Amino acid sequence: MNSDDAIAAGNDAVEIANGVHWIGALDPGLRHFDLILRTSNGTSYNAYVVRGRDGVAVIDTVKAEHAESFFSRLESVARYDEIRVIVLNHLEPDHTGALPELLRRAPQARLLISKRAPAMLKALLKPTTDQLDYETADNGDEIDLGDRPLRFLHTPFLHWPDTQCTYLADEQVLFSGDLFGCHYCDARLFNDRVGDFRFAFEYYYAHIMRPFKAHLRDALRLIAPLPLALLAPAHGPVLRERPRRYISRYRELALCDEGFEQAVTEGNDHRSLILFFLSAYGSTARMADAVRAGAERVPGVRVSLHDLEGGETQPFVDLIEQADGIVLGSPTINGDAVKPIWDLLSSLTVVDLRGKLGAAFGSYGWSGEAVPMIEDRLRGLKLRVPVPGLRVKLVPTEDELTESQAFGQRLAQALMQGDAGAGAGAGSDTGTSTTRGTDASTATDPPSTGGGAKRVLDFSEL
Ligand SMILES: Cc1cc2nc3c(=O)[nH]c(=O)nc-3n(C[C@H](O)[C@H](O)[C@H](O)COP(=O)(O)O)c2cc1C
Repeated sequence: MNSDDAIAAGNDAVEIANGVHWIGALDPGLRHFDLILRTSNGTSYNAYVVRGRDGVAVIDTVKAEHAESFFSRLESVARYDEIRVIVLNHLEPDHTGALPELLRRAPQARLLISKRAPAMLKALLKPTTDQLDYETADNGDEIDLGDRPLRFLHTPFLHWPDTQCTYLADEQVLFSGDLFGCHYCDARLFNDRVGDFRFAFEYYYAHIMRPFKAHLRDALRLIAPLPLALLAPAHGPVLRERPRRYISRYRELALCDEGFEQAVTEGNDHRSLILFFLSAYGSTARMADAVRAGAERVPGVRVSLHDLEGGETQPFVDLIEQADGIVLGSPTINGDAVKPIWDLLSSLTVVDLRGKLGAAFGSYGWSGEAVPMIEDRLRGLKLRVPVPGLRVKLVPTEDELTESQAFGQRLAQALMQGDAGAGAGAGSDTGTSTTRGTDASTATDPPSTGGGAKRVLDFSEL
């Protein structure tokens, strides 16, 4: 079908560039994605076919439930025995659901994944596949369809560790995986024809790309020099009108706080410490005032105090991303910290908090679980917790308020002494629960297998 025709009816492929077809699937009824995202007008799973002199490449597949549309569209532009290579830019099941069946129908096809993808491929496909041949691509590697090479860009963590982009130089098309994608279902397919999807684009960035800003900046550096006529992401509209606009927007979003952070840390003008608290009977509130007063004694520290009662926590996420330290005050209620504290902490998973200072304090009646629970969570979020939390039984005395001030002062001193930059805190953490998972930004790449290296996944190892 010609790109100027609507695609809602039927299961035809849509030509998006010379010899390049969209063969994805539309999912207008989807209302939630990956548990965390609202998809108020559904989504699309974009997959593509590139035809060359010696055969075709299939780039990505679709979610298993939508395999039928994918295969119909694929069959409208290619025979299975023409498929030379299946490229997976990202292994998440919404892009690999149809893979086992595609491999069954096109057994001669080479499977090409990024150099970080093999372990993940194995773990994803082990229930259905005993053994699987694959090849890995490193940054800059190419495969050739006879007359048109496909080049691979290593772009890990956008949005899983396995992710890569694929570039078709002759048509200047970047198959970008989740990068530049969004959950916006519109059968008109192209960005100059669909409805206004700016909200969906920003929302997708905020939840999927934002946690990996450092990786995003690396990816944008790889993409910047490429001549570009079209961005073909794995979800949402195909971006053919002014594609660079979307790259510029990502650059703005990925760099927006970098300058701010540099100004704070390089200029050593000040360090920012943000206090949040809740208090039912005023005891934790009195402690919070004292902690603030103590912290303000330390030159170079700018302190702000926020009561979380009754409001949303979401607006504080940007503030915390740019801060050097956060301190949370909560009474213990029914053996726990109070819900707004947990709401705030859970909303922080979209930002990189490594190395920031964290601390907790609060009043309690008899068991006092809130403070250690908050500290554990702060460590889990990879903040450093250099000063043990402060608990006061019920109403604070003058001495206890003095101790609260001293606590604030110690925190501010730790902020000035410690490096608030990424990764600074690991060595200075005095806490006991310091078990840390593999870190997205510090995880090292496995040794490269080199371009096109052949590997066989042997699932019997499991
Ligand atoms: C509904 C309720 C449940 C509570 N549960 C606990 C608890 O499980 N453990 C504890 O140590 N204190 C508990 N307390 C006592 C409070 O932590 C204590 O009153 C504290 O001083 C309140 O601090 P605030 O004035 O900052 O709200 C509870 C208080 C209330 C009102």
